[in-house]
Amino acid sequence: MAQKRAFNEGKRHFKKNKKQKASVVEGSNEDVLLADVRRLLKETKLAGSQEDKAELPAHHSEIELDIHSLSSTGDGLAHKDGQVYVVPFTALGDTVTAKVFKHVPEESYTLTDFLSVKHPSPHRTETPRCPYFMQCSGCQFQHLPYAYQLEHKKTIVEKAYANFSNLPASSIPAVGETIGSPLQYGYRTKLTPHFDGPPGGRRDNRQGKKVTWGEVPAIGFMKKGTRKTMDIEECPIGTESVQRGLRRERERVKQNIDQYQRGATLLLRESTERAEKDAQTKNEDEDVVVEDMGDHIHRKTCITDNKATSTEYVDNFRFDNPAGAFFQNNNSILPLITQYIRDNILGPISSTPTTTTTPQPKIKNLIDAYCGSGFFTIALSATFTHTIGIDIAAQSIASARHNADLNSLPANSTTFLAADANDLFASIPNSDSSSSNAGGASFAPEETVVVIDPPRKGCDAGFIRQLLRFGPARVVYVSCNVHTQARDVGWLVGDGGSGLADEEGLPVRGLYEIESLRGFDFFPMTGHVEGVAVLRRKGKEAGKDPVEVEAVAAKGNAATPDGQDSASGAAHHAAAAEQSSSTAAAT
Ligand SMILES: C[S@@+](CC[C@H](N)C(=O)[O-])C[C@H]1O[C@@H](n2cnc3c(N)ncnc32)[C@H](O)[C@@H]1O
Repeated sequence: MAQKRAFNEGKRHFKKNKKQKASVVEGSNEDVLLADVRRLLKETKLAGSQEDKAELPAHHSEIELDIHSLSSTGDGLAHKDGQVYVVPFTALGDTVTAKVFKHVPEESYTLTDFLSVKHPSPHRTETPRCPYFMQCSGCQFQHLPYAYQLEHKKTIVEKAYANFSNLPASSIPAVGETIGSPLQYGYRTKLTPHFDGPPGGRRDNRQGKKVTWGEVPAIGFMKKGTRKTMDIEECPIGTESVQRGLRRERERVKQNIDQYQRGATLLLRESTERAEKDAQTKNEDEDVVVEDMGDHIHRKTCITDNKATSTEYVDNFRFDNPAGAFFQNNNSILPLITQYIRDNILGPISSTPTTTTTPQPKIKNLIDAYCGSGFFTIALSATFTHTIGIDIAAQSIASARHNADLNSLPANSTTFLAADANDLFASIPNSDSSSSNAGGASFAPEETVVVIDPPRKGCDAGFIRQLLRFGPARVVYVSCNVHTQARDVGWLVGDGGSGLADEEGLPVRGLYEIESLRGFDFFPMTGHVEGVAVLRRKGKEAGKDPVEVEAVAAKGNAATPDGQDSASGAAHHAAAAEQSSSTAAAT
């Protein structure tokens, strides 16, 4: 049975012993690593009393280790004398030399620096393209073949749901193959290198003195396992225009370092201008990267002013944003995820045999919670009659409205709200009544899909309670942190034992089943994966009281979930595709 866990405001409180007082942020690297360490200790029966264990190697000593597995953090794990060792930049089957830098005795693991490979793993086949690989903290997997990276990311999703969802294995479907990124290098449209202030700079600042720079500081990213900035001249996961921007910005900072009073973070954001083919001139500025797109060209530049407008094209949709604002960082994979959502929402709704021929309502409406500047709302708009996006950041909502206008999406079918997602459903009319907030549209739950794409910490309990109360037919949960996603999905799916309580403290029962689960590789060469969970509402009719639905299900009468059959889904999809291309033509 699933273990009970109280909703704990993002902190996971581990069983404490004398030495351990701290709590760990849920879904953080440390939390995820701990789950893997504990699993390895259990699998290899290493867990035991500290007294039974061999003395731990001294700090800074070098030890030889056989890598047993890859953790969901991207680090290799080895075990020796009752202790787990964490070694970055390794592969299963490597024998490596590592240097001890921190013991965590209460959890029986040790963090190390990678030093060298003694016997390489058969998986270690790739030549890293980056000269800083194995020092910079940005990438973990440049030494591994891409297919292997995708396979590993599937295990990250599997373990996230096994360790963090509080669901029984029977509620978790087989995780699908990870969808790869069309670009595996040169994909990142945004990089933010930084440099630190000079030694003594803070004191000088406090005393109102002008700071003095003895030398040009390192400009780049964090060195793995340290708080030091590494000097980085190139970053091959960045797009060509971003890389040129990096070279230019480094030079500019070097020339002007005396004008800085402290360290700074630099913005490098790709921006695209779409132009007619004959607009290409032979003498393009060297900062412009020209891409032939068939019937037109893209002229790509790198923006460094946070407030300037950057433009991105995904499929034929145009998105304008303040360059410093959030937008997805790997445009090459975005058309695949929007297509996946379309296919999964409009495709067959049930894998469960049905006993009734009652036609099920079609999904006509999209609610895009945490919509940012409207990426999912806009890219999926042609598929739905009404779409509504909500984001807490008023500036993002202003961009979203502007982007909807840029793509000729009228305000009576594509609406945006600047509000906390926790208040979303107060603004959504779920009957035939009209609402000014939702552009006069009606969002019947059985005709509605909610797409959720929250920040790394996941959704608030208040949002989940409201979502369950509204009870849309489908939920698509997209997340850059599959661990907090698994927790939230556990609440939406679980039987009341997953720790989510209502306002009166009573356990909340989930309403959904997981239809499909997989990762999308938004971040090749790194240990990160974007999780996509598609949920469908259990029971005969969406919008019914969950207890009633459960009771019906218990009588064996609830085999037909809400939604349409595959034939009408396909027809709707074809119509949507047609509409999509006409919308695209209009932009
Ligand atoms: C991962 S971004 C997703 C943005 C968008 N879906 C996209 O693809 O561009 C998360 C978004 O959640 C928003 N956000 C954070 N907390 C929120 C809250 N409590 N209510 C509504 N939006 C929130 C942030 O402003 C941010 O735009």
